[in-house]
Amino acid sequence: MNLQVVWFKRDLRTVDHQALAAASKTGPVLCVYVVEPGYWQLPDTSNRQWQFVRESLIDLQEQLQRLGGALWITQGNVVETLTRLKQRFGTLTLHSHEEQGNSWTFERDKAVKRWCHSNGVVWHEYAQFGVVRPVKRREGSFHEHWFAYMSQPQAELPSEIDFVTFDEPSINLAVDVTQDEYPCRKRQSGGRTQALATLTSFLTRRSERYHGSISSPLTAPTACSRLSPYLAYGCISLKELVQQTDAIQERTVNSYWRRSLNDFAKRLWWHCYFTQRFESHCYMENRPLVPQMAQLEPAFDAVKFEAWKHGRTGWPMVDACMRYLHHHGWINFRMRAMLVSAATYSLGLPWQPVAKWLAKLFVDYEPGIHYPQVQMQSGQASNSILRIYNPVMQAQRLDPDGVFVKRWIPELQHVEGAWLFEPWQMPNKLKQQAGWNDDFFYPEPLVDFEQSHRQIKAAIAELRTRYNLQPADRNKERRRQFASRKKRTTKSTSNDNQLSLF
Ligand SMILES: Cc1cc2nc3c(=O)[nH]c(=O)nc-3n(C[C@H](O)[C@H](O)[C@H](O)COP(=O)(O)OP(=O)(O)OC[C@H]3O[C@@H](n4cnc5c(N)ncnc54)[C@H](O)[C@@H]3O)c2cc1C
Repeated sequence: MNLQVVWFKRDLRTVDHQALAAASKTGPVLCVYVVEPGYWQLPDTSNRQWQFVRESLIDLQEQLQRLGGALWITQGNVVETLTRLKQRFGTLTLHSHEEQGNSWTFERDKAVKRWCHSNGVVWHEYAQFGVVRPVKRREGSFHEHWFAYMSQPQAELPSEIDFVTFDEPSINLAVDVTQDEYPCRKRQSGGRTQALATLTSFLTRRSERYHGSISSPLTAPTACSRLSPYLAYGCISLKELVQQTDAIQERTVNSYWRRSLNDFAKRLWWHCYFTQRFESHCYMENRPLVPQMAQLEPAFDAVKFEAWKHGRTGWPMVDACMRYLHHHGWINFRMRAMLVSAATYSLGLPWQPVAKWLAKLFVDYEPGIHYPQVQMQSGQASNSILRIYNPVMQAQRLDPDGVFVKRWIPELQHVEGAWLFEPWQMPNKLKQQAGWNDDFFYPEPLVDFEQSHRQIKAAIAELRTRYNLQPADRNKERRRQFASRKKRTTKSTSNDNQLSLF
């Protein structure tokens, strides 16, 4: 028997699952998930992510049971697991989706490839995003490839699948004894059932307000789709989402709502745009895309890092966002960017530990988006205009009445009016009235915002002049690429330099 092993990774669903569809059309199928302790101990992974995956696996078991199959969940090393399967079943073919993971999973995949090679096992890897590996294989631009991929039909399963079971017992996920150092009380629940409920509420109701409501931390939690963790662990496929969004957009008459759906669809394109960048430059996890930026790498300051990590920088908007993130495992794009800006430009911290810490707190941690974004928001990725966020102005614009800040910083509960934006300026009398004492108070900012920005801007300008690094407007390029989607069937004649970087 040639056993078709479907190795589930960040693709915890049965619908539009290319690997499962191809395997089940070929022969008897064994579905496997390997819980890898080495992965879950990395500085960019966390218990909150594991809990989400655990719930998604329970849901996947139910999906497979409905098809007459089962998911065998084991713990350990993937190569050792495959070795056991080969000893037990003889001939194997391995099927999985491609993964744009961190360096640990990249090395793990290389070990699996070596094992397959030396054991005569064929490993089929299927794309699950509009990303090409290696990029040399791609015909036409990234843009053309993306639209062609997203308009293909979804992977269909045959009506009957010959499922095989393995005699080793599966791990029981219903009982979980893991401890969380940083509990995430309002984490989104994992699993496809939840993914579909979130998708329905977004496309039928919440998406109307997407345009114009995704920047403020007050409105973003309901105006954003909140689909990111479901995409990160593949509870829903990106193709399903793109196709459903397109269908709803076509039926929507309300022009404001259509505009919102168009803004949302752009983000789905960005998902792959950034992931493709990471696929081609996976060293971005550790090294800057603009190599000269390494020369400006600041010394690590443990006191500032700890203050930023736990929401005690003295800038209310930054601290409120960090505390919110601890509690929810999610925050909106603008506030993620502000957190990176505060840590790297304002506090002068190196971007790598900042990236790892945020990755750990994000339930939706997706290396292909995360590292390119952190690099972009800290000036490492391109020579574009520096995006330095002023936390006082962000608070004035996005939380003018201090509702968000007061909710997340109890120390500011009794601070009123404009003092909420700069509480360190309050006279002592007002500090006492706010209930502050030696044990209960809100700290002053660790650095002078204006001064640290003057320094970092001057240092970057000097570096750019020294190496003749020309600014590039990536945003303009991204907008142009997406806006020309209607030309997707015609061959692009435009200058595609930006995307041919991949
Ligand atoms: C420093 C930083 C780190 C980030 N790290 C991650 C991460 O680890 N995982 C992650 O999924 N997103 C990350 N993002 C992108 C973005 O903030 C999140 O995708 C978004 O906030 C998730 O919420 P949502 O699903 O409700 O978003 P929506 O606005 O509803 O967007 C829908 C989907 O589009 C994609 N998307 C949205 N914005 C972007 C973007 N700017 N770039 C690329 N794709 C995008 C995501 O897949 C998202 O789920 C990061 C952004 C920054 C600034």
